[in-house]
Amino acid sequence: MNSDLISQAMLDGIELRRQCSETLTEPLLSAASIIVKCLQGGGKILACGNGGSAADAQHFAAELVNRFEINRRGLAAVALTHDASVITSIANDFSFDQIFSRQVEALGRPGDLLLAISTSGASRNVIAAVEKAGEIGMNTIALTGKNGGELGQNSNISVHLNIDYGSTPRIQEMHITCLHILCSLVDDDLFGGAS
Ligand SMILES: O=C(CO)[C@@H](O)[C@H](O)[C@H](O)[C@H](O)COP(=O)(O)O
Ligand SMILES: [Zn+2]
Repeated sequence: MNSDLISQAMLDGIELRRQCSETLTEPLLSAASIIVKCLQGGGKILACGNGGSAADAQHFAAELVNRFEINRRGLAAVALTHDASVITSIANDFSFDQIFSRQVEALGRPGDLLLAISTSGASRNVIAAVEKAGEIGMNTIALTGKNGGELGQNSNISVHLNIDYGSTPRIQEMHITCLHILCSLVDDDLFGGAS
């Protein structure tokens, strides 16, 4: 077993966190502000992504619907990643590229917010969801990595949180850190206490 892999993952993570602490403050504040506005206006958050990012979408929705660090009323959020019947029927009858966009079409309303997560910024189903959200009049927050990919260029994106780094797992670790920070900021703004 190569123990260098352990120290490398830890140290790379520390260095990436240090870089992000310098670059992500403004986009994190903007993203939190859009989330708060959406929720205060009676809107909801729809979250999507593939693989580890699907887990991140669900993790974030659970923290809003149930709780993060304080007990408060539930906040409206739905992950588009967990209904096997919905996802398999859309993929089977239409295409895998439409598994999120079809759900955005069905559930999204003007004033709602899409959280689109892709480490490569290249996932067609996530890009299609952002396009559909734009058609409906929803804002989108994008979490990407690497150079942001095609997703990062999409004109429907209101706030872009990019982790400018090559390794997918390290990007995902920063994404979940960003999502936890967003939960803190939202709870603090809406309920006056992040801890
Ligand atoms: O968790 C990991 C790798 O750390 C994988 O499951 C990863 O999420 C999957 O390969 C995804 O399909 C990648 O999609 P994306 O982040 O490029 O949109
Ligand atoms: Zn992963």
